[in-house]
Amino acid sequence: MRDTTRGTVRTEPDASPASDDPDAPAVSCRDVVREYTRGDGSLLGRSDGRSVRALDGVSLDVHPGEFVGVAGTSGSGKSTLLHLLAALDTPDAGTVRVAGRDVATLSRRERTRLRLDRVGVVFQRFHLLPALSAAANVALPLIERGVAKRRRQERASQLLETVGLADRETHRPGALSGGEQQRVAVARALATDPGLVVADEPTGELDSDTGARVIELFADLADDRGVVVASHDDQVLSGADRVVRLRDGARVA
Ligand SMILES: Nc1ncnc2c1ncn2[C@@H]1O[C@H](COP(=O)(O)OP(=O)(O)OP(=O)(O)O)[C@@H](O)[C@H]1O
Repeated sequence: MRDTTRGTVRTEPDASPASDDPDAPAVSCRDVVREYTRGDGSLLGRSDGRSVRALDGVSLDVHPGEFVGVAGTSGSGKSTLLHLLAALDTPDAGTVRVAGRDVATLSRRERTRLRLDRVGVVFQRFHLLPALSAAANVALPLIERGVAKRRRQERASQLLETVGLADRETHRPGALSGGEQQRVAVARALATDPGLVVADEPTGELDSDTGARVIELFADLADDRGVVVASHDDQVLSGADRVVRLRDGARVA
């Protein structure tokens, strides 16, 4: 399964060039702070009695080839950190650089583009579109990127084969098991060949054998890209090259 997903979908000038340094991290965050207003989820940007400091000065680099686990009890800040690493959100203080670019300096549109080009995201509940086949779900990010239909189909087939679902291309998510749906979600996250894959509790809905296979898949993906997986599950974390531990929004390991 190694080395089958890199390389071939760039079809237009890249709006978000990576750092020239081959040793540059896929993602880097420094002294990152993120606060929420309790109840409405909006950004507060100051610390008073009603705010929650979900992250409090977290630093982390993830290099291509690394599989990093993020551990911590419920509410410790794992999802908040992953949203920042995936450029889905911006910090209130500190910096997050994805492929060398400081996400806070980008417009919303540039940030979306950076994410599309550089980051694959996998969620606990798969987030597949129920009316579309597995192959069409995998190809979705390529539509946003303007890739031609035939090329999208080839890429989706190649990726479904990579995740062991070559015979499920035409199935809709409802006709797939949880583990198969999660592998479709992984294939979709790889569609644009991102240098970083971020997954939040990707095995949370799966039985332990299926979860173990999905984690092996993430370990394979980390051959040549950065992979960050948040989980409560020790079995998941034992598959990682190293584990970052959060407690009350701070990094304790
Ligand atoms: N949208 C929001 N609005 C207000 N508070 C939030 C919001 N999202 C997260 N929080 C708070 O920020 C803190 C960190 O939450 P986060 O979801 O990052 O933790 P987590 O470690 O991922 O938890 P879990 O393992 O339960 O998913 C918690 O105290 C949580 O209540």
